Amino acid sequence: MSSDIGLIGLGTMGSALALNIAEKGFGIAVYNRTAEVTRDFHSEAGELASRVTPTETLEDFVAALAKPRAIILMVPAGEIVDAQIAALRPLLGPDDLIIDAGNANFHDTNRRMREATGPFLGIGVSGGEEGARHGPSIMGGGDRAHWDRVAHILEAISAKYEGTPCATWMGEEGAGHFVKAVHNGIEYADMQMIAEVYGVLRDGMGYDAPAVGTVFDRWNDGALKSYLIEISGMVAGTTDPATGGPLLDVIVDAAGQKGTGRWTVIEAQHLAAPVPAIEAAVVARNLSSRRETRAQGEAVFGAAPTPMPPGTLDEDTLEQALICGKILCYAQGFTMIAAASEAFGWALPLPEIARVWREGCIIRSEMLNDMADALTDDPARNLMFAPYFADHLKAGHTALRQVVAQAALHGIAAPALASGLAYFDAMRTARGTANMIQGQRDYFGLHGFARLDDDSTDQHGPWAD
Ligand SMILES: NC(=O)C1=CN([C@@H]2O[C@H](COP(=O)(O)OP(=O)(O)OC[C@H]3O[C@@H](n4cnc5c(N)ncnc54)[C@H](OP(=O)(O)O)[C@@H]3O)[C@@H](O)[C@H]2O)C=CC1
Ligand SMILES: O=C(CO)[C@H](O)[C@H](O)COP(=O)(O)O
Repeated sequence: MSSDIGLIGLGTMGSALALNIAEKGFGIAVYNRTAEVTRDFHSEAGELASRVTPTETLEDFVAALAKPRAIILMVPAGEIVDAQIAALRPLLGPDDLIIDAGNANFHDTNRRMREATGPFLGIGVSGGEEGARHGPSIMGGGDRAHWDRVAHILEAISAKYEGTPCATWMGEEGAGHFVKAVHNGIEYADMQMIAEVYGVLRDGMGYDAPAVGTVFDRWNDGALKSYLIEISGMVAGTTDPATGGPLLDVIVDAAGQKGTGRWTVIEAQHLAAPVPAIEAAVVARNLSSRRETRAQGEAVFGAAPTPMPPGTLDEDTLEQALICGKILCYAQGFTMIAAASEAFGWALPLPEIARVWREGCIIRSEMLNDMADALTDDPARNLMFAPYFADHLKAGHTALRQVVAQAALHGIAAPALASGLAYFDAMRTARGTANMIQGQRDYFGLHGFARLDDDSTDQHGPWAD
């Protein structure tokens, strides 16, 4: 019998997604560049193997699919996707649908849609291996009619929040991959802020890794309840089988990255959308990889972190600071999505985006449900101004200020928290300091400025004479 859907790329995500699809009752044909991987996958599929059709040539793969065909690509982003599409298209009929489910740059997805000689969707899938296997969050983009053809499968395999599928069509073109990139940008900032608080606990307050784990575990019962806090607690609490000490203490402090955070920041700059916490997180990852330079710096200037006198900060202050930092980074991410929606004419559904992020994805958290409510009330309002989050910020910004100030005083780098605080302060300063910049620009370049008493932009200072 022909399979309902096909999947190419049985790596970490593809194999988990294929099993998820089979488990939900769909027949799936699979193909992988390395045939041995396909054979192993099928032989290890257990009772799901009967719904999986393993194939070893693209021709057999295509022939195994019910028409019109739907094929998921789960291969590394970039040229590999283009090559896979080029190999596949000549074997397909005009109505056959290709779905790129990897972390593509949305500009590539836009281009692929323009160039496509048949139906094409770009969907963002989040949740890592576990999410792919048991329910990811799915952000779709492309022609709505193409999404509707496979929505029943994607909704069935997606995570559910109180029964509601976390799978939604976000808009035309590369809208799904754009939303996934911003998701990852927020993920970077959220992770960075947690790492910075870990730094304060470790270097400022002298906590060992298991004690840090206990703090995160406790916070996971409160407003910070989230997958990232949960796994941070588990990571901090894990013992290294080789040394018997904390595993965290032997992990190299250089963060990897595959590019989605960087794409978010580059796009934010194009859109002139302020996302300083995400930018700080990407910069921190770049800087973390320069281990030799940091070691040289420590040799020249002495080690930066110095312990804080007892009582300088407490766990509750850190928790409040992290709550505020998190709100501010999500506020930035959502305002960037709103800016893109307008710039690209996409009508991105902001409340729906918060809803599909409530379960399945890496940034899933309790707070996203409140964000969905706030964005439903007013999608155009910056989240930090929504009463629920404004109350959190009013109650907690002093704590954020204390943490950032004490971190700075004790040489502990906390760039994402600091940039979150600067964003908060800038966003509540009605009379800022850009009047000086406008004066400077006019002085050296006659660029003109608006006056408070006359808003035409072609005013000049007396230096113009
Ligand atoms: N890992 C994660 O947590 C997440 C990953 N993603 C995205 O999903 C996609 C897949 O990631 P992941 O599963 O982690 O990657 P893996 O490295 O685990 O798997 C890559 C897959 O692509 C195949 N492949 C690699 N190169 C080629 C090629 N040149 N031609 C054909 N097939 C090739 C591999 O086949 P072979 O066995 O022959 O090497 C393998 O099946 C990426 O875009 C990634 O960014 C999205 C969300 C989460
Ligand atoms: O998309 C993901 C999670 O949502 C992937 O795990 C991605 O690889 C994470 O990004 P990076 O590797 O740059 O940390």
